[in-house]
Amino acid sequence: MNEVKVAILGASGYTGAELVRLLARHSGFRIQAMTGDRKAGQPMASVFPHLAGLELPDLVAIGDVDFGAVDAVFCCLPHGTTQEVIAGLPPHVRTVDLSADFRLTSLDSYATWYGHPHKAPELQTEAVYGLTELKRAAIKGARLVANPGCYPTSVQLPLVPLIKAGLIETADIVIDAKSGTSGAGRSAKEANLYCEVTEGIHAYGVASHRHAPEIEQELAEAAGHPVLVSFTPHLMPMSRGMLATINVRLAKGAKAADLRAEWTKVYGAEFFVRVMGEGGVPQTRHVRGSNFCVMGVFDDRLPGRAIVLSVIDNLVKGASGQALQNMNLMFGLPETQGLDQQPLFP
Ligand SMILES: NC(=O)C1=CN([C@@H]2O[C@H](COP(=O)(O)OP(=O)(O)OC[C@H]3O[C@@H](n4cnc5c(N)ncnc54)[C@H](OP(=O)(O)O)[C@@H]3O)[C@@H](O)[C@H]2O)C=CC1
Ligand SMILES: CC(=O)N[C@@H](CCC(=O)OP(=O)(O)O)C(=O)O
Repeated sequence: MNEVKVAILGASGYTGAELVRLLARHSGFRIQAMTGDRKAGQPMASVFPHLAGLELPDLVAIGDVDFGAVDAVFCCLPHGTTQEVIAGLPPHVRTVDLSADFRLTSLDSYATWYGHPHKAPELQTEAVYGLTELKRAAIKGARLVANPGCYPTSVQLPLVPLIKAGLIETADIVIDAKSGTSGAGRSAKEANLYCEVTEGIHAYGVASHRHAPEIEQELAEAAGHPVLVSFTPHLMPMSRGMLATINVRLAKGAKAADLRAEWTKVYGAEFFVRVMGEGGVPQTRHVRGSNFCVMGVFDDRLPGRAIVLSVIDNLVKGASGQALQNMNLMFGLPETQGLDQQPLFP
């Protein structure tokens, strides 16, 4: 098969740069164009010196990309700026959008959580939610994949199989999640300054984070009825990594061992999902720089409850790695291509 020609929109941001790093060892895709906004006109190596030595096109503005010459687009733009850009692409181009713009299937819900009406509603109906392990068949044939958010990925991978199997109650799901600061992107924001983040930890978006409806949408699909969750994200003084600690009420008679057995049944053949044995505590450093999701579960001391733990790297399985996994699927390439490296430890 010929190389698939791709454009990376927003290549001067964290997820765009992470895609370039992953694609550097991928023989199936060729980077044809890369865009920046403030950084348009610059060589990639001057924006990201860690990527020096790679043969890459210089960053250009989106308006200067010849989309007729590309087969696929990774869209790494801020949410809210993506809909009109993707709507303007020629019909032959297949896209994985890393932003939140096409994730919510309800346009009303989108308008409520993102503060404006959807700008490409016809495309929203076409978009496929791209949690690879759980939506593989639909992703293969999709023209537009909405890559899941990092928090939703870390929560849905462990919970969806448990809900489908009726092993946990859907009325009482409490999620405490923690993210590295790269989750907030590279552009300067006061809240992400070193002094605001280092030597401390804080919750944000308490009872109001826009990933709650995304999590609920997919859990509801698994349950077959509406689901509400309690979701509290936290910002951690680390550059990358994400831990979700999820407290659940077990279905009558179920034990942590049953949850673990269900994961093993569902994910046993999955390359990127690892289930820890009894007593195993997933840590962010078990997945750093990799596309893995590692999960574990404990019986709580409170009767009838369990504590589910799940870790991913927010920039890899939570963003660029899963985007590449999806693009591999869409173009009939091995799903693990470019993604089979082990985590960086410590
Ligand atoms: N970081 C993460 O862990 C995750 C991020 N995401 C999502 O992926 C997307 C990208 O995130 P991330 O890489 O972290 O973001 P960054 O802020 O690091 O990068 C944003 C990119 O978009 C460009 N850009 C910004 N505004 C515009 C505009 N108006 N028009 C054209 N280009 C623009 C920037 O260009 P320049 O810098 O040159 O101005 C940069 O290349 C976001 O939607 C984010 O929510 C999803 C999951 C996880
Ligand atoms: C630490 C941090 O700020 N994280 C981001 C989530 C990153 C992500 O997945 O964002 P999208 O839904 O936009 O893709 C946040 O809380 O908004």
